[in-house]
Amino acid sequence: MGSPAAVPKHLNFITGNKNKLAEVQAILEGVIELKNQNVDLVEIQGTVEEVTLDKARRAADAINGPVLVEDTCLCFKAMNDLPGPYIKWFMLALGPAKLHHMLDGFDDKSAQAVCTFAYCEGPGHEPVLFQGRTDGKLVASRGPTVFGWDSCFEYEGTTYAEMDKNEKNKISHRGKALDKLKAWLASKVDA
Ligand SMILES: O=c1nc[nH]c2c1ncn2[C@H]1C[C@H](O)[C@@H](COP(=O)(O)OP(=O)(O)OP(=O)(O)O)O1
Ligand SMILES: [Mg+2]
Repeated sequence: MGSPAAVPKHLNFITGNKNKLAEVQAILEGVIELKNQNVDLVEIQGTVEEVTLDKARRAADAINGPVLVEDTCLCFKAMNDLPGPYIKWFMLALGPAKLHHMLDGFDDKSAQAVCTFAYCEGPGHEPVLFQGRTDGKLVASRGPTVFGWDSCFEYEGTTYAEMDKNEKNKISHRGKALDKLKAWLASKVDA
């Protein structure tokens, strides 16, 4: 995906979400240095890929340099993958206590968490995408309500919020996406 990019010395992760940042820091510990800037980015409507590519281009333009961005989706099978990239607004409106009511009228509670990272070398460069997906179920909130919909997403009987961080990072949408980013970085170093 995208044009070849040079191997970065560090990654400048542009996000306003402290919980995302903490997970990415933990997962990339010892792999590559992570810096962070909080830039309030406009998020367009579209597919996950369109939203993330646009986010990366805007971030690269905003800081006039290389950036890493990420967009997270929660997709409900019964809703043909909506809310997807719009989950943030449903979370803000309903909160973890009421989110599961979105599927009250449906038997199928299947949900998929999708994480899409984009690395962009700078303004005018085509971003490279790294995506991870984890299948689960939308459930009534269980566990600490610290991070978004963690307490409403059940993976193999346990909600993300009930897992310890290492356990979540091993099987999560974000962990899987960053496995691909790590493989890409390793291939750059070898080349
Ligand atoms: O692992 C996660 N576990 C539970 N909830 C999560 C997770 N990852 C993102 N979330 C929430 C945050 C936001 O309500 C929405 C994604 O929206 P999204 O635009 O990607 O995140 P954001 O606006 O908070 O941060 P950013 O500045 O990186 O865009 O899902
Ligand atoms: Mg956002």
